[in-house]
Amino acid sequence: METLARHDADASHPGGGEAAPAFRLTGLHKVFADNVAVDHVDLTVPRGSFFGLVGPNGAGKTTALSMAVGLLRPDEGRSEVFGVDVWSDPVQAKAIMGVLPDGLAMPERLTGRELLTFIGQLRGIPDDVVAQRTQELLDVMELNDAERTLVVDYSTGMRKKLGLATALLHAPRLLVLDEPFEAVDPVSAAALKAILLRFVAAGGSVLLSSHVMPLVEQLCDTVAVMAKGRVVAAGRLDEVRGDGTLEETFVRLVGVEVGHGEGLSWLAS
Ligand SMILES: Nc1ncnc2c1ncn2[C@@H]1O[C@H](COP(=O)(O)OP(=O)(O)OP(=O)(O)O)[C@@H](O)[C@H]1O
Repeated sequence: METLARHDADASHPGGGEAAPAFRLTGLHKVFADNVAVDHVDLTVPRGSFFGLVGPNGAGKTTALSMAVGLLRPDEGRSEVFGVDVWSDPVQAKAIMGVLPDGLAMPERLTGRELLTFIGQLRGIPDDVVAQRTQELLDVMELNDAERTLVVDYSTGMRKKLGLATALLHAPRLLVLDEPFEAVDPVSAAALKAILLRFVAAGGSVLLSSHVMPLVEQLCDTVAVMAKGRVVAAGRLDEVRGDGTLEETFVRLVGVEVGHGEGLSWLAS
């Protein structure tokens, strides 16, 4: 598929410094009122890696990713994508990335095809290229049946797939995906996994967040575990999980307290 063409790590791309990693987050920090959502996070996403960011609800994953891609201004810290500073050079940085944010807002009164065409025009991609890529993406995402349907009438999973299609349209070098598999059915998930693995095999880099540990183990070669705004472990998947599963490591690192429902005596009584 042309959209997933090879993404060589050469200097011909914008910001393509030879040594720069796909992402370098340095001291990212965000406080909401008196709640420290992200606490001086440092994280490096190697180029060509399939990187999984995991953590319990409220750990700060979405906040960290939003700051990393230029959607939320950090109180402190820097985010660089292939050596380009996301906050001082957002146009160049955003040309390199494809982003699927949490709760992506879309123009609701367009069809999927119209939306992709619109996004392609905003990105300055020639019309014929937009038309070809749009058709391929609608085919691969199995959204062709729904191409006459307005986005407002899409299901949650269909919206997720269309969001991923908009992130892929400009053939980015790096994909940043916040919970890309949430609400996606197993058949579509298998198709999405294949697309992402192919993207990485072709030289692209992926940073995704997920709660689904088996999926992260299946796809990712590098992981980071966040808890209470901090990165508590990061590295190659095998190093982080050691002899256990990622889920066991996650529970141990995050220190989940398993409740026994003592406070729910009224339930099923
Ligand atoms: N816009 C906001 N205003 C105030 N507090 C916020 C805002 N966004 C996030 N927070 C708080 O920041 C903390 C981190 O939230 P965040 O959404 O980044 O976590 P998360 O790891 O993505 O969680 P989940 O897995 O549930 O999506 C939480 O305590 C949350 O309540």
